Amino acid sequence: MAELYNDHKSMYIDGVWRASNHQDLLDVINPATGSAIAELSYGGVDEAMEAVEAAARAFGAWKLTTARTRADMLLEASRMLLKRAEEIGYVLAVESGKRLAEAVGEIKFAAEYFRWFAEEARRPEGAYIPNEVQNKRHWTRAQPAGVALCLTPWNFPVSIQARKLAPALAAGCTVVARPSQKAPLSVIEVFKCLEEAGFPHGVVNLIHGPAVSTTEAMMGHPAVRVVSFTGSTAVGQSLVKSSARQLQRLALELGGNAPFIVFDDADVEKAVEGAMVAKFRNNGQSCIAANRIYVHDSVYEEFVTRWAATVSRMKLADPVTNPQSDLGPVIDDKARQQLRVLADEAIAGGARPIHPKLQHPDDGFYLSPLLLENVPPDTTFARAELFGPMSPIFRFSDEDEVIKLANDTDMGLAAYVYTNHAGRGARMTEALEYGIVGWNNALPSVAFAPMGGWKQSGLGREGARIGMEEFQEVKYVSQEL
Ligand SMILES: NC(=O)C1=CN([C@@H]2O[C@H](COP(=O)(O)OP(=O)(O)OC[C@H]3O[C@@H](n4cnc5c(N)ncnc54)[C@H](O)[C@@H]3O)[C@@H](O)[C@H]2O)C=CC1
Ligand SMILES: O=C(O)[C@H](O)CS(=O)(=O)O
Repeated sequence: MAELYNDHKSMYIDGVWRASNHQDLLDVINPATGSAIAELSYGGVDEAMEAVEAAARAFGAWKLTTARTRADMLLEASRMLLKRAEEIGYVLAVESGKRLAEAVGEIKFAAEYFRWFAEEARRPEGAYIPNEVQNKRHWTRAQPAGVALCLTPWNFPVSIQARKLAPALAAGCTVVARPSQKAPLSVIEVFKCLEEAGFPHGVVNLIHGPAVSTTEAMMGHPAVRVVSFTGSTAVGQSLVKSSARQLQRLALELGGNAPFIVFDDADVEKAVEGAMVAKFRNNGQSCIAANRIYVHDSVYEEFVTRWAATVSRMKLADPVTNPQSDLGPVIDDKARQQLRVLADEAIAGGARPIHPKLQHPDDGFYLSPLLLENVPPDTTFARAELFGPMSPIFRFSDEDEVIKLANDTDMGLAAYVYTNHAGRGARMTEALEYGIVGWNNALPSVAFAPMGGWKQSGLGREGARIGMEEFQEVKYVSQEL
């Protein structure tokens, strides 16, 4: 792997791959082994501002390209990602600890976003407004907002960049992307695909550097009109403050705290299968992961027994050297330690594990999956976004009780409900205060649906037509004949 990045030319600015002016290098670590796999050239504010200036220069011509021109390039980018899915998936798995099959699936999911917005770029938009004065005419249209910042986390680095880059470019914006320093290599490969797809110099730019100083500087530039961020709520809140200077438009996809609810009229076997996906996808490090599990009293024992048996069969191992593994490591030792502390605190308060610990390699950042019952409701374990392979499980006895429990959080990204009763399903999907609800479905994520959160889980939506509107300004034209 290191040989792929030995030239340290990890930044793509104004159509040129280049190393940092500062010669700073940052190790990229494989979470499965704890060892460095590559050195990342790590820039500074100067490179970030060079990228913004390049994007600002390119915007004038890019915004005037035809929808077909933009669509063709987006479609070519999609084709390139699909062609290289195995190769880029391998890079993603090694730098993130994600299971290889999931990593390849993420690259294909990213390709879907480029395909969807290639098609969306060519769809009609705007409105002709019936006039109320004989000699006047009124209509609206959308135009690209300007330079867009695409700032992303480490857990789905490729698909989350894609769901920002694709709509921004389709809308006619130019972009500056800054991925997380914890998983930057796969995003470098995405930009190689964009370069091959023929995006003109300055239209797409990729930087790496200190998050706070580079983002703060870029958001101070008047050409930056949209800031699309995915990450923790705390950082999202800080960006809201930073956006005040230039009054940028914000698209924020932030933290989650998903309830996973199983009713007495659910198919318990399917509910367990769904919980395994919703909990352990990406080793539990997903903003839409099942974070709190609620099971109706009458099926609690059956659910817990099935869950314990299923988890006990899981293989916790290096996801690249053991492609058959069911679970890999968490991103780093800091995350692992934080989760251990929260679990120990809950157990000290009387919580009980419902299945045995799994064996795992000594090196790397492995954490045995953990489902705790009898968790004191006031513990952090019961209330926080855990972002790892662990959850509390609670009993409930009726619908009103579990709706209250499920909604008792400042977050509102995803929620899951398992019931085969149509009326109950309709009532629950209405009552749950979340932007995404999976009904007997643990994997709601698609490119053609609007993904986003209520309350402190964010602002705006990604995917679907609305995903492109985040990067557009509406113009109203009024004509006197
Ligand atoms: N709503 C969604 O779709 C998703 C939300 N997330 C959330 O992200 C968090 C985990 O991802 P992390 O990368 O650890 O989040 P994070 O918020 O620490 O970092 C996200 C990105 O922002 C950068 N960053 C960190 N501090 C910053 C600051 N003060 N100013 C500007 N940029 C800053 C990081 O380098 C990274 O590139 C969880 O809370 C998770 O729920 C993660 C994925 C998807
Ligand atoms: O970071 C995440 O958790 C992703 O947003 C999940 S998904 O939307 O790609 O499924």
